[in-house]
Order: sequence, then structure tokens, then C-alpha cells
Amino acid sequence: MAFDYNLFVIGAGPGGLAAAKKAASYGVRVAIAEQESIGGTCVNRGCIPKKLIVYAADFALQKQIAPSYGWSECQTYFDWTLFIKSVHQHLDTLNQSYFQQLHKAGIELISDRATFIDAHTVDINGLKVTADKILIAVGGQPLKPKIPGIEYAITSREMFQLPYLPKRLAIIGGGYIGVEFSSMMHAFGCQVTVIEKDEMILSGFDDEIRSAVEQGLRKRGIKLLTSSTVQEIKYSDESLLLTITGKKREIITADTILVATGYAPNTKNLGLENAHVELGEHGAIKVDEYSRTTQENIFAVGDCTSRVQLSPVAKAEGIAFANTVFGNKVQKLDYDYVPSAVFCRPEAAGVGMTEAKAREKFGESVQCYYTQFQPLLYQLTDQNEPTTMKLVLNGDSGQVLGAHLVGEHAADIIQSLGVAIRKGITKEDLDEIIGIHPTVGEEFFSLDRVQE
Ligand SMILES: Cc1cc2nc3c(=O)[nH]c(=O)nc-3n(C[C@H](O)[C@H](O)[C@H](O)COP(=O)(O)OP(=O)(O)OC[C@H]3O[C@@H](n4cnc5c(N)ncnc54)[C@H](O)[C@@H]3O)c2cc1C
Ligand SMILES: NC(=O)c1ccc[n+]([C@@H]2O[C@H](COP(=O)([O-])OP(=O)(O)OC[C@H]3O[C@@H](n4cnc5c(N)ncnc54)[C@H](O)[C@@H]3O)[C@@H](O)[C@H]2O)c1
Repeated sequence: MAFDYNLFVIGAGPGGLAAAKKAASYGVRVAIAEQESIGGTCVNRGCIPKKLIVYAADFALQKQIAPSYGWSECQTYFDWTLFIKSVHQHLDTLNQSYFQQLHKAGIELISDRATFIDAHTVDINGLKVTADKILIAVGGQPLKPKIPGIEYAITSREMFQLPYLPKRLAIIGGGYIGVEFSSMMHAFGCQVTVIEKDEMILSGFDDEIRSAVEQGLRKRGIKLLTSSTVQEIKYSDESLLLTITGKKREIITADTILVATGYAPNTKNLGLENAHVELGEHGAIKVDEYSRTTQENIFAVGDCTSRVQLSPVAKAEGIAFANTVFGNKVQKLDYDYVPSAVFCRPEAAGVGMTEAKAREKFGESVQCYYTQFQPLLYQLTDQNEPTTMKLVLNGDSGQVLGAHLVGEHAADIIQSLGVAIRKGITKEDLDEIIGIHPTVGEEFFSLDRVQE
């Protein structure tokens, strides 16, 4: 049977775009459908605008320590409306550049929603298109817990559209999104309360890292209510009232509520049943290690498969799919050494195993090196802003299993160290490295305190 395309991709986020471009480089005929803006969550309502807000918030934090560096206090004013307008102008430029990249690669862009009619046919607003292979890269969307009054809460998507900064912000969920927004919004002067159901924020990270971030945020005045949930939300006198249950029952007042309790795969109403594509837990598309779904010619990558919900992972899965299916290079991903970071202040990052995970696998032989120190940046100031550093080792072989850091440039330092850890570096190898002075990262090469 002759198909319209060799590959049809649904969703132009990092996963779909990477797969489409790689497949096109092998000379196959590719089309991609996108119902919103090119670039997906990452470019339009995730990583990129978030990081620009982090930079904006950093000026406020720098201002606090500037007098210790000889700068006199001066009046400054942060104009959120002006700033967020320039963020969106930048996103428009990025969208344009993606559009041109697709055009140059000979990939046809169909700007509409696609749904399955059968395993080889999709419907796009009444247009039937056929393809030999179909890749689902539809991403995810914010989950909202079933709480009475949750309709008053907004999600991260709307945070990027806020017309003005709220005075009091309540955040439900102390994961990546909740913690990052708590840090940025507090730096702009908002009163922030985070409500997290677990005992600590940032589940999945090493406990020492979680605790160091908690201390850092609390010290700045961010209120963290852990082991707590929201029972109901009410609107009264132009304010939102959240009834908190958990360690303590209390009512907090907010102008804006951000709900950040996880991301659910975007797999509803996609017609997947017509194509015999099965779903697993929480609506994630079931895939094998080569991203193949339960239907032989259909593949899925990125957030919609709920493996690791990060942009570089979606991109790597897209490339591995295209290499395997069109490039004659069978490739699967190793998810063990995916570095990740939380762009809060203090910044946190980790790669490899946490101490808890290492102990599950290697038991008593696990050894940890740990240090906490006041970095040079804060030594002229009266602020106590410790850097926390931890290495997790297999004590028998000396192999480094994981590295974790809270402090300045944590994300950049950890991603470079991740390369060495993935290659099986030992503590002895690290001790032989000559670092760059004076930096935070050099301390990883002279850790000499085994944690009790
Ligand atoms: C606030 C926030 C901050 C984040 N920060 C980071 C970060 O700093 N670092 C990081 O690595 N990750 C970050 N992430 C996660 C990252 O954005 C995602 O992991 C990544 O975007 C997933 O890529 P994807 O291609 O799987 O899906 P997406 O980027 O979600 O793209 C999917 C695309 O498919 C389209 N689509 C869906 N259904 C259809 C359909 N039926 N037809 C046509 N098109 C369709 C959607 O419109 C969307 O454009 C962040 C996420 C959020 C929400
Ligand atoms: N820097 C980054 O790489 C980055 C930044 C933002 C988002 N992301 C990605 O986006 C995904 C979604 O982010 P997220 O922060 O929404 O999810 P998350 O899974 O990181 O955190 C959700 C948090 O909400 C808590 N929670 C769940 N239900 C709750 C309730 N009813 N009350 C109180 N707390 C509740 C959970 O215990 C958890 O700590 C992340 O998993 C991550 O992969 C990555």
C-alpha cells in the first residue's frame, strides 16, 4: 500500500521535533502535526520561559548581597508586565526559527490536532492522512487533584500569562514546578506558601539535597507546609482561603493558587483504541525499550510515555527512535544516569543513585562523602548560604554511583560530572583530578569526609 508519508509525527515538542528532523535526515518523507505552537511545553510554557524568569529573579537576589560588594543601595522597580511581554516576544522568535528549521529539513507542518482513525491513518480536522510509521509525541498536561474549589487554582501554564504579580501565592505541590516557582515568585516579593503532601519537598532527590533546599527556601521566608494537603478552597472577600490539613489544621489566604501536583500524559480523545495502542498506568502509552507501542508500526516518545519527564530525555528518545527505525542504527536509552536539576535558589542537581537507592542495591557497602561549606560568593556577606555536596560510592569497588549538589551552578557542575560517573569513574580517579580554582565544582575533587 502507498502511504502519504513514511513517518507521521503527532506533537512538535522536543520529542516529536527531534524524531522528525533525524528521520528526515535519513531521506524519508515526514509530516508533523501540532495543535498549538511549535516547541511544545518546553519552549512555550516550560523550561525556556521558566529559566528566563529564574534569571529575572536572580537580579533581586543579587541586589540583596550587592551592598557587601561595595554597591550602594538604590531604588529599583521590577516591571513584571514589561518583562513577561519580552519573554513572549522571545518565544515568538523561537517559534519562527523552529518553523524555518522544519521547512529547511523538508518536513511538512500541519498546524492542527491529529487523532487516529486506524493504525495507519490520522484525521486532521477532516483531512485523512496515511503513514507507514506513526510517532506519538503528544506530551502531557498538569494534573489537578480532586479538591473542592480547585477550579480557583491555576497551573504552570497560566503562570506565564499572569497579568501582574500576586501579593500572596499558595502553591499546592512541592515538586519541580512548585519549588521553582516558590523561589522565583518569592524573590519578586510575593509571600509564598507551599503545601506538600510528603514529609519533604522534591521527592526522588537525595534526602540531604531535599533537606538543604528546604532549609535554603525557609531561610528566605518561604513557608513550607510538608505532610500537608488542601482540604478545600473557598473564595471570600476577594481572597482565596485554603483549608490545610496535615501536621496542623490551618487556613491560609492567597490571591493566586498554583497547582503543581504532577503531569499526566495527553492521551485522552486521541483515538488510540482505533489503532490498538494500549495505555498503562495513569494513561501513559505502553512502550518497549525501543519506544514501540503495542501496535507494531506505532511508536511513542517523551512525556506521554511517563518514563522520565524531561526535555533532553524526550529529545534523546526521539533521536533513538529515528536511528533505530530509519537509520539502521538500533539504539536504546540508558536511563540510569539522567542528570536533573531544580532551578530554585539555592539550585539543586543530582545524577546517578541517591543514597537510598544505592543502599537498596548495594546495602552495607555503600559509602557517602559529604561536605557543607560557605562558598566564596557569600563570604563577604552576612548571609549563611551553605553549599551542600554529596558523593555516593560503592565502598567495595570505589565506583561513584551518584553525585548531588545544592548551591551555585549546581546544574552545570552535575551534568559534567555525570559524564565521568556514567563511564564508571572511581573516588580514586576523582581525587587525581586537578580542578579550577576558585570554583564550587573543584570541591568534588577533594572530598575527604566519609559520612557517618
Ligand atoms: C513549568 C515547566 C517547567 C519545566 N522545566 C523543565 C526544565 O527546566 N528542564 C527539563 O528538562 N524539563 C522541564 N520541563 C519538562 C519538559 O517541558 C517536558 O519534559 C518536555 O516538554 C516533554 O517533551 P514532549 O515532546 O514529550 O512533549 P511536549 O513538549 O509537551 O510537546 C507535545 C506537543 O504535542 C502537541 N499535541 C498534543 N496532542 C496533540 C494532537 N492530538 N495533535 C497535534 N498536536 C498535539 C502539544 O500541543 C505539544 O506542543 C518543564 C515542564 C514544565 C511544565
Ligand atoms: N527543572 C526541571 O527539569 C523541571 C522543572 C519543572 C517541571 N519538570 C518536569 O515536569 C514534571 C511535573 O512537575 P510537577 O512539579 O508538577 O510534578 P512533580 O512530580 O515533580 O511534583 C509533584 C509534587 O506534588 C505533590 N503532591 C501531589 N498531590 C498533592 C496534593 N494533593 N497536595 C499536596 N501535594 C501534592 C507530590 O508529592 C510531589 O512532591 C516533573 O516531574 C518534571 O519531570 C522538570
